[in-house]
Parts: sequence; structure tokens; C-alpha cells
Amino acid sequence: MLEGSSSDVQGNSFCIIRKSAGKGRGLFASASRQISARTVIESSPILLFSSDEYETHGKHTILDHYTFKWPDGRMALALGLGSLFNHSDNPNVSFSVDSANDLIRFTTTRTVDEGEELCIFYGHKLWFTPVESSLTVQNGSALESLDDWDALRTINSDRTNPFSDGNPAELVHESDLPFLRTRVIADDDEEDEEGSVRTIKAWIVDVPDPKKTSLLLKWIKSAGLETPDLAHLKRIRRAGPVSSLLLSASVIPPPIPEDFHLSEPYQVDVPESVALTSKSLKLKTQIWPTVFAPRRKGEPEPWCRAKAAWAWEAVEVLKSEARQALKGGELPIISYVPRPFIEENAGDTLPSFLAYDTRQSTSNPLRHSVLNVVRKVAEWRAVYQPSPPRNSTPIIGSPPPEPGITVNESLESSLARTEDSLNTGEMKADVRTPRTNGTHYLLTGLTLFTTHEPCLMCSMALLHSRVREVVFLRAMDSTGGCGGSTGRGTWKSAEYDEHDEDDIGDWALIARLPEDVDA
Ligand SMILES: C[S@@+](CC[C@H](N)C(=O)[O-])C[C@H]1O[C@@H](n2cnc3c(N)ncnc32)[C@H](O)[C@@H]1O
Repeated sequence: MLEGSSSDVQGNSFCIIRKSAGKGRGLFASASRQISARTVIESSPILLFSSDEYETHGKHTILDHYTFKWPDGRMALALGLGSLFNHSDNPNVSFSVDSANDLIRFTTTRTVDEGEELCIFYGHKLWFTPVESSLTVQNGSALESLDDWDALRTINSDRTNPFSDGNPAELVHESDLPFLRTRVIADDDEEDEEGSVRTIKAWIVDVPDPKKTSLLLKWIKSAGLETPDLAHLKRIRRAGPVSSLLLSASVIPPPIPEDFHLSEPYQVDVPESVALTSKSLKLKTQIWPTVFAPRRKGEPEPWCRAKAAWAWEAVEVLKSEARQALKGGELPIISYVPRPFIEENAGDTLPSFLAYDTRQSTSNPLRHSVLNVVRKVAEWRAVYQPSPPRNSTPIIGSPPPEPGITVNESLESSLARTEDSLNTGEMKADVRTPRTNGTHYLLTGLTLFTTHEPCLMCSMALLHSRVREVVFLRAMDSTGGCGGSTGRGTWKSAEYDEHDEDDIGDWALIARLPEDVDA
């Protein structure tokens, strides 16, 4: 054993330096103890070289094997044990940069067994032939994985969902949620008078015979009309002897089975969102009975355990798909719109949608994963959501994918399919059912999970799509459109640091987007 070790607060050493076959020295977990996941095992101070010093001297020396690019462009050398982590394609340690304190921190991404080597992921452009893999040898500086895309590679894939046990309805305290909210936009509840309530168009039908109501409600459920875009409204409006039933916000009316003997459905304006105050409830209910969900203005929406568990699973999908994308030669950027989490309306029939970033494979700078997934949702919603065929078996659960409609799929088929569809230059959805602007927003009621904070272009696309919220794993400080490039800086240094030592965050940030942009 060589000299050198790092230790926990009791002085027990975490890791030791030993020879590692074919790699020179390496860092290993001590033979006497396991290291748990998410343990900070080393904080290394950084020595920074000016570009002149590095170009003229450093890169011509052995230092070139140990230096890496610091976020400000200078080259950095980790002091302490930080320079002795070897590279692995399957790292058990991630690292994060603390540029305010000129530190780099190393954290275990999973439980590390006694005596196991502790490795990080340097990046794709290795300048040596790695012992455990056959990656091509190229010139490049060490630790290139500090770039924004590859950093995700080292996120731990935590198989145990901590929210799956316990009472699903129990509210999770804000500080126990595994994400930070970047901002909560002023609630969509400013209406002072009836005319200012934002509305959408919805189909309703009059039901003169109250005995038919419960049968119709059953039909609505089985026909897949309980969609999240109307979850904020009550189904029945009673006005005198005739009740009216809310059907859908689709472009064309859903065909009601003839044996109900009802008149044709017709379109009315209904409130676009839940009522947050009693004043708003009064205003909105005059238009259509609306769900009352009071909370203080600006107060974040509470999350229950079941919703946190749902989000946790979605994040696991992102992580594993990001790895698949890397293996397939794409950037590890994934966007995922899971089946929505709906506490009360369990009858939703939306499937989940997943898209890779296909910028590299298509040489097209616009093929961002967010845009790709928005398009998939749009195609699906336009073709499936309007209505099930009259008198046919209702769509229950996820309808089977059809040509032109993709839900979750492998990387290869995703790429082939996306390109196939995009190359034809048309949107199937538009051909089959032209949209009426304002009646049917693409991502209404849905949450988009994505590996990287959406760029400004994608954020605008999301706004116009009326996405409900966006969860991302990695904040993009210079390009992000959910606060990254527009002044989240202060927030980040104040809150991010105290929550998690890892620059990537524990796993997610969540951004609530404003809903007041007209599509
Ligand atoms: C930052 S240093 C790591 C510590 C180094 N092993 C030592 O003994 O000083 C990077 C160098 O370690 C070696 N190395 C790291 N990971 C390796 C791997 N998976 N296979 C072979 N060599 C590796 C390469 O020589 C590389 O230039």
C-alpha cells in the first residue's frame, strides 16, 4: 500500500492509494469498510493555470495527464487525492465543481464495496487505451466529462424509490422533495371580473333525463375522455331540470352512442384552470363548475408521496435512456412525458412519450429532444384524443402505437421513425385533424421530464404547448430557458449549494412555466 488516504469526520479512512493493474496508481475503498452511496469521499482544492502558462509549459509535461478544463476555460489540477481517480466507463464516483471555492468534490454514486476501486468517468476522448474498455484513443485533455452533456453520465441510478412506501396521499415536506423548484410563476388566478377568466373550448351535451347521467359518466370513463386537460372541471352542470355533461376539449365532438338518445354535443367556453381562491371559484363556476384548490398565492403546489414516487420513476427512465443514447452515439439528452399523475381522475388514457436528441445523427441543429417529444405528443393527441369511433370498443389504457405514432421505443426505431416522419416534411396530425388554435393545446396538463434544462428555443416551444411543469436533471447556466440564462444565478448559489454538494443536484430541478402565453 502507498501512502495517502481520505477520511470521514471520525478520521476513518474512506479510500487508500494502491497500484491498479495497467493504470498506475488508483484509489480504492478501504478494505475494512463499505462506502455508502452519495458519500463525499474527497474535496480537492484546485490549482488553476492561466492559458498562457498551460499552453507554453503545462501541456508539454506530465501535468497534461492530470489537468482538466475548469468552467472558465482555464486548466485545473486537483490537489489532494483528486488527481488519482482512474477512469471507468461505469464509474462509481461522480464529481462536481465548486467554482466559488475552487474545489472539486467526489461523491460515490452507489454503495462501494470494501476494497473496490473508486473510478470516475473522464469523457469520451481518452488519450490512453483504457484497461477495462475498448474506447478509441484520441488526443485530448483529461476529465473532459466536465462538459455539460457528459456530466450526466455520472448520475447515480438509484433503483430504490424512496417514495414508494408509506401512505401515498401523505404530503411530502418541501425540504424532503428530491428537487428544487426554480420558480413558481404567479398563480393563474388573477381574474377580477368574468370577462378576464381564461377559457378553452369544450364539448358538452345536454342530458334531460337525470337517470342517464351515471351511465353517461361510465361511458365517458371507458371512452377515454377523462383527460388531464379537463381535470380541473366538474363533469356535470345542473341548471334547472336539464343537466349538461362535459365531454372533451377535443377539436371534433366525441360521438356519443346512439342508444343514449341525446341531442348533438355543442361547444362552450370553460375555465382553463382550477380555482385558487373563493373569488375565482365564484367567477369560474358561473362559466362552468370548477374544482376549488385553494392555496396561497405563490405557494408551491404540494406533492404527495405518490406523485414524488411517480416522478422518481420518470427520472429513472431518463437516466437509463441517457445511457442508451450514449451507447448509440447520440448526446445523452432525453425528454420524457410520462402518463400524467392524476390523483382523482385515474381514467386517463394517455401513454408516455420519449424522445432522444437527434442533432448528431441527423446533422440538424433543431432536433432537440424537447422538440422531438412535443411533436410526438402532438401527433398522438391529434390522432387519438379527439374521440373514439362511434359505437366501437372504447380505448382503455394505452392504445397500441400506429404507424406515425410513437410512444416509447428503442433508440434505433426512435431515430428512424423520427427522421422518417420529419423527412417527409409533414405533420400527420395536421393533415388528419386540423387544429383550431386555442382549443387544444399540445401538452396541457402534462409534465415534461428532461435530462437538461431546455434551451430558450425549447422553453418557448414548451410555453406555447402549455406544458404544466418541467423537471430537469441538469441546470444549463448559459443556455437554459427555465431560469439558467435569465438570472437563476443568485438563486442557484444561495439554494443549490446548501441542498446538495453535487452540481448536478440530487436529481432534479423543477420549473413551473408561466401559463399566460397565447399559443
Ligand atoms: C488522472 S491520472 C490517474 C492516476 C494515475 N493512474 C497515476 O498513477 O497517477 C490519469 C492517468 O491514469 C491512467 N489511467 C486512468 N484510468 C485508466 C484506465 N481505465 N486504464 C488505463 N489507464 C488509466 C492513464 O495513464 C491516465 O493518463
